[in-house]
Amino acid sequence: MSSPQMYVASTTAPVNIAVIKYWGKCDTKLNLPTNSSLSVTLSQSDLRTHTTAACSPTFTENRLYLNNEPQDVSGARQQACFRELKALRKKLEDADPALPKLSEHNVHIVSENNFPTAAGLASSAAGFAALVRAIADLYELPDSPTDLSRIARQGSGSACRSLFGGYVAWEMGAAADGSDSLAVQVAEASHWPTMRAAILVVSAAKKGVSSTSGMQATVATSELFEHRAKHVVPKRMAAMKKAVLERDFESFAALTMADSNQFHAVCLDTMPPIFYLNDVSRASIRVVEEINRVAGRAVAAYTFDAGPNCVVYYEEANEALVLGALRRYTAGVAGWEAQEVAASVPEGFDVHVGESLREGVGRVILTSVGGGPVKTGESLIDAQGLPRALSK
Ligand SMILES: Nc1ncnc2c1ncn2[C@@H]1O[C@H](COP(=O)(O)OP(=O)(O)OP(=O)(O)O)[C@@H](O)[C@H]1O
Ligand SMILES: C[C@@](O)(CCOP(=O)(O)OP(=O)(O)O)CC(=O)O
Repeated sequence: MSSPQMYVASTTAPVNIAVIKYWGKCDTKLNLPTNSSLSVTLSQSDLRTHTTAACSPTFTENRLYLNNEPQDVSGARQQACFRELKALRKKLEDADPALPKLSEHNVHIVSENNFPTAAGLASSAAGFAALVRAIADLYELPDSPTDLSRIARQGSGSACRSLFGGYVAWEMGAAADGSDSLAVQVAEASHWPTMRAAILVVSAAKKGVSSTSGMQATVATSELFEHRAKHVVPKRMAAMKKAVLERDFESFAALTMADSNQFHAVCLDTMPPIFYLNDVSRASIRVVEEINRVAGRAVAAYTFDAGPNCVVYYEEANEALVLGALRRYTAGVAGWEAQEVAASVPEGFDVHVGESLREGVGRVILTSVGGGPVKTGESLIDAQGLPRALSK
């Protein structure tokens, strides 16, 4: 139970995996990107952040506990989120003196990710989206997810897209103050209900080069990057929106794979080069290419963020072929338990292409496209404003 002076709100928020990648900033303080991007929000039944925000006049500082460990909140990213949300609350309080002065209190955040943090599974996206949504709910802000995306963006660029479900564009904008660099929904998850995603978790370890530092090294040193941002991505954004709206999987797949490959090409074109893909990632690419070859068309699409994990998008109708092939190489790993699909490939499938998958994949996550943040009554904070899990 919360003490009379404590206000509490809780939410869950999803991970998103981009199919047109954000890579590069023109303003590192405001997280303004050098190109627009587009992502797919994954179902919170499988991957989610759960965050509770609380405020009270008894709190002496802003605090954040992630998976029950206290975190440093003095960084510019967390500070920007706290400051901007408090400013919005202050506006409401100025307009309505009857409202409690929550903007004058410090905030405690308790958050749990049900998947590995900082391992290339977009924890910062789900994490900052949940933080912003939970505080916005705590403050009863009337602002839309697009309005809030301007704030989440300052926590982590990709987080702005996790305020929506389905298919989400982050429009880069042109204003120097970032006011038009925001997320908008392209389509709800229900628009394309047959879309699925399989994640081959190659490494759940912390990655070597963070997205934040990697992308700035690319901006500073890669010539290829400039071509990508100026000439390639704008056309791809338009084509990807069309593919999503028309549920055209072949175009969606071609664009997704080309964009992942180009993102990793600009990483390789960075000085010193950045290698996020490893032999296991490359074997996953070959297996997907082989699936598509035997199918005679693109029925599966791979994409990789700043790490070796492979995300494969496919449609439900092709589940037997796509998952059958992936399972053939990874049958013993966690994640297949609930799946009926047989570990088999059709005649003519060159099974040698994926041998390295056998050793390198530690877990599979089978999921689908899902909705945006969801309010929940399940609080992670105890009456003292500390993680409930620690007071048990
Ligand atoms: N639930 C959360 N609440 C608040 N902040 C979080 C949460 N989860 C992660 N973060 C922040 O995000 C950081 C991890 O971000 P990072 O970009 O390194 O990894 P990632 O998002 O898992 O990988 P990628 O962005 O490449 O997919 C954490 O160190 C923490 O600061
Ligand atoms: C490869 C990516 O996943 C990069 C994500 O970068 P972040 O959003 O983690 O970077 P910061 O804005 O510095 O926090 C591509 C994408 O999600 O679009």
